[in-house]
Amino acid sequence: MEITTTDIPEVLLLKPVVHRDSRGFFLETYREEHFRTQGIEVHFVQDNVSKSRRDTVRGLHYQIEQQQDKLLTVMQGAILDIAVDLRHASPTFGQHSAVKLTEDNKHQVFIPKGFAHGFSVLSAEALVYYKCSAYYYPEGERGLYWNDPKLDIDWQVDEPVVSEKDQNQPLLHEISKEDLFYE
Ligand SMILES: Cc1cn([C@H]2C[C@H](O)[C@@H](COP(=O)(O)OP(=O)(O)O[C@H]3O[C@@H](C)C(=O)[C@@H](O)[C@H]3O)O2)c(=O)[nH]c1=O
Repeated sequence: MEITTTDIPEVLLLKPVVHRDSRGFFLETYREEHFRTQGIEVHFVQDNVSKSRRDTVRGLHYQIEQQQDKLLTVMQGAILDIAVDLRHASPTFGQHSAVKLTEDNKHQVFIPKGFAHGFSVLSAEALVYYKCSAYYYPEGERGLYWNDPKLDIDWQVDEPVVSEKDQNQPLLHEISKEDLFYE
């Protein structure tokens, strides 16, 4: 397992060892000690799967109160994964990481608490599997408008497919102080 940083030092890119043989391949999608050796204490409690068609943009989402670390794996297709830093005192506040995760490269991304997360779909369909360190908590669910020009994110999609909820999320400067992260 190779672990490197992205444009945001706390958002990690993971490259699992892929064991290939005549049957196909095998890889470990999660191994706790890999995080512990990075000094990260994480305990995942919920796993999610979503399937989306080309040009879908999901996000940007985060939870307050029950904050979530996330570990993403793409099982089929290809996505561009985005994490926006919402930690008020961070030198990279408002900046984002952008990582391509595909069924071919088998890379994963770890997004810690303090980030809004989203992804766009670059293939005909994408099946995304991710682990979360806190349960889904709708009352604490918050969003950031995916296409806020201030974020300057190139989602690499032509005709974005976006949920009604995500079309109505606030711009970064509209987010109240209570809905940002402080540590
Ligand atoms: C996220 C979530 C949704 N749901 C329900 C609520 C709703 O009826 C339906 C679809 O929810 P959404 O439209 O919010 O799904 P989606 O847009 O895929 O939401 C996800 O987006 C990505 C980018 C993330 O980072 C995730 O944490 C999550 O927020 O599923 C759950 O039951 N549990 C969950 O954990």
